[in-house]
Amino acid sequence: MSKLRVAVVGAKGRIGSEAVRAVEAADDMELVAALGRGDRLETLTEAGAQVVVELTHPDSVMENLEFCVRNGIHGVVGTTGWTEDRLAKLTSWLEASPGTGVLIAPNFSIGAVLTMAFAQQAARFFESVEVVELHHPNKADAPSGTATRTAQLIAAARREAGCAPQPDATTTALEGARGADVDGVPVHSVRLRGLLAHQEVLLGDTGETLTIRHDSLHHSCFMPGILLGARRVVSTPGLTFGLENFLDLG
Ligand SMILES: NC(=O)C1=CN([C@@H]2O[C@H](COP(=O)(O)OP(=O)(O)OC[C@H]3O[C@@H](n4cnc5c(N)ncnc54)[C@H](O)[C@@H]3O)[C@@H](O)[C@H]2O)C=CC1
Ligand SMILES: O=C(O)C1=N[C@H](C(=O)O)C[C@H](O)C1
Repeated sequence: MSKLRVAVVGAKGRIGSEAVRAVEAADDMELVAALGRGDRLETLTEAGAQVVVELTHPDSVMENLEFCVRNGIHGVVGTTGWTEDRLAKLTSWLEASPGTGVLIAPNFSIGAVLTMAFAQQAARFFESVEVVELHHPNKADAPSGTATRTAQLIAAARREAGCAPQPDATTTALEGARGADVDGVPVHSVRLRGLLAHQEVLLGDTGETLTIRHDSLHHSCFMPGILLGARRVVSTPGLTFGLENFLDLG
């Protein structure tokens, strides 16, 4: 069977360099290109890439994806910074390129995907819920894509269950003290040397609290998700948001 022709864009970065190694080590894949900042996107078509793994920067991802989708190259995207406007633009490009698929995964690690699923499940049973994400200080965006997605899923579950707004008697606060408001869920961002990517979902009700915590300790934790995404996206046209769509979580 022929190997899947995969390229990595952002190949010299923290996660990109790990992805290059993972693709090279996969028996069913061939690394056909590894692009860094300033490299020509045409290299991707010239190399015959079927899938591009996009791990760059929120300022770069749209241009890279527009090129890929226009050329019928599937995308596996870990880069963060997704807004409704950006998603709408990507969807319109995909509509003009039938058969092309893009997976956007706010987090490729199975533990983080499960954290989101558990938080979504627990959200309606507790009066209060807040998210704390902790990352290395080189991270460009805050809150993290994972925390934003987690808060959105929590908010959707609470809306569906008819939960009341969270109690919060704060009337005086230093700006930022209560975190960012993502769909009514406070999200707090810590940037600390020594950390990689970590998240806690804190849930509380009368007389009890529940903490769901996940720690990414090495970039290798994202690799099985990236490889799975590359294998699945080639037969999944259109936009898929979240690796959970490619996992049988039950
Ligand atoms: N979804 C997930 O599971 C994960 C997502 N990420 C996200 O991936 C992105 C990259 O993260 P890191 O590797 O930590 O950042 P990084 O700064 O270490 O690496 C990014 C690399 O992309 C390059 N780059 C920027 N623009 C480019 C362009 N137009 N073409 C080619 N290369 C370009 C940079 O020069 C750099 O080498 C971030 O948005 C981060 O949040 C990171 C880890 C896991
Ligand atoms: O920048 C990172 O490092 C990470 N980014 C992603 C995010 O914003 O959620 C995934 C993971 O947290 C690592």
